Formats: sequence, C-alpha cells, structure tokens
Amino acid sequence: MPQQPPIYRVEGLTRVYGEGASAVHALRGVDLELPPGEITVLLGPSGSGKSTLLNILGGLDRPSAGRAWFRGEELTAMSDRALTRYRRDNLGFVFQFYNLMPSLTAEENVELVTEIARNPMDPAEALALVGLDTRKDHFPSQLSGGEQQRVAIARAVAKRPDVLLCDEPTGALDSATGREVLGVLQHLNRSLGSTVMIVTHAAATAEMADRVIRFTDGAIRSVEHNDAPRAAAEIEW
Ligand SMILES: Nc1ncnc2c1ncn2[C@@H]1O[C@H](COP(=O)(O)OP(=O)(O)OP(=O)(O)O)[C@@H](O)[C@H]1O
Repeated sequence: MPQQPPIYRVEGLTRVYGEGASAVHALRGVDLELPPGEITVLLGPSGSGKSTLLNILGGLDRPSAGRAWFRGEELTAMSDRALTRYRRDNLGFVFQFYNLMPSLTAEENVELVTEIARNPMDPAEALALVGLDTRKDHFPSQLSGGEQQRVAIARAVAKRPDVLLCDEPTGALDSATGREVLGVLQHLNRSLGSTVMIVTHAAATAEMADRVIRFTDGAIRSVEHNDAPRAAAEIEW
C-alpha cells in the first residue's frame, strides 16, 4: 500500500523561552513525520518538551526556529489569523482540566463549539459518542471528573476534527476512569479516523498507541511503532 503523506511534518523545531543565562531550551531541533489516522503517545519526564511540541502543532505557540507543516501547509509561515482558522477548522483540544462553562449544561457546553463549526455533529450525537447521552442536561458540578472530561472530549470531537490534541487527558482522573477516557479517544480514532496525539505521564498509555515518541531534554530519544496496540480497557496501570 502506498504510504500516505504525513499529516504533520516538523524540521529542526526549536523553542527557547527567555534569554541569556535564564533561557530554557524547551525543544532542541526536533524532526518528525506523523502519518494520518494514528494514535501517537508522547512520553518523557516533566519539562522534556512534550507540551511545547503539542502547542506548536496546535497553532497555540510558535517555534524560535525550525518549520512545521500540516498536510503540506506550513504552519510556521501562517499569519495569526490563518493559524486561528487552522485551529478552528481542523483541531479539537483536550486538556487535563476540562474547562467547561459551569453555568451551562453538558449539551450547551458542546453547542458552544458546534455553533461555529463548518460541519458539526449534533451535540446530542457527540455526547452519545462518549457515552453521556443520558447526562446531557446535567451541569458540570453534577458530573464526575471522568464524565466532565468526556463532555470536554465530546466538545472537541463535535466539529469532526482531523486531529485531536490531548495534553494530560487523564491527569486528573483515577486509573479506572482514565482508562475509560482513553477508551473513548481510541473509539473516536477508530470510528471517525481522527489523528490523536496524547501527551501523558501515564506510561501505560503507550500500550494503546500506534506510535510512541519518547522525549528527553527537548529532544526525541526514540520513536517506536506498535504493530498490535491494545484496547484501552485492557491496559494495566
Ligand atoms: N511559557 C513558558 N515560559 C518559560 N518557560 C516555559 C514556558 N513553557 C514551558 N516552559 C519550559 O519549557 C520546558 C518544556 O516544557 P513542556 O511543558 O513542553 O514540558 P513537558 O514535557 O510537557 O512537561 P510536563 O510533563 O511537566 O507537562 C520546561 O522547562 C518548561 O519549564
């Protein structure tokens, strides 16, 4: 089968925060190609640059040097306006803290996104995809942490994004709930074909990945391809 063109490609990506003696080298020349449709897990010690890479791919930050492309379009050459459009049209974000609006129900939180998306799902359909169809009229304070994270995932997928970028999606959850949330991400990858990238400290997450990237000190230490990813429900924590 011919290889698909990469969804992301980066070359010599460098990110330095601050200057002089206090400068922090968050990324030190990262090169990477990622094919579409995979689940990639980024592992590495705290401060090794995982979130910085995710933020640059997500158009939330810009590198100090180097270039990045999304489907052949150069992100690092885009205006702020074009980057905003790129994020809006192509990406869903999931963070450790769910960032739901407390005064809106689960369904209304999802609607915030579907109202401005080009080809959105019905909010109720997105909530059904994450197994929350019966909780759509609940407010965040009436939902558990795992359920709130599932609302956040429903919000991220409701616009049918090409890519789901997840930074510590299970960081605030116990292991059983974390596994459930990972199961939802795996299900979305398989059913919608979205490319999924997960930054995590939970090393066992690597078992469900197609590709595992290990970071050390701002650089990629290894990239492994996993020929037989496990179902999230089977992961041992
Ligand atoms: N806005 C910022 N200003 C200054 N330094 C920053 C900023 N953002 C990140 N850094 C630094 O860049 C380095 C890489 O941070 P990054 O968040 O990418 O690491 P990480 O591997 O995702 O860590 P963690 O697992 O703790 O989230 C760290 O030393 C961090 O302190």
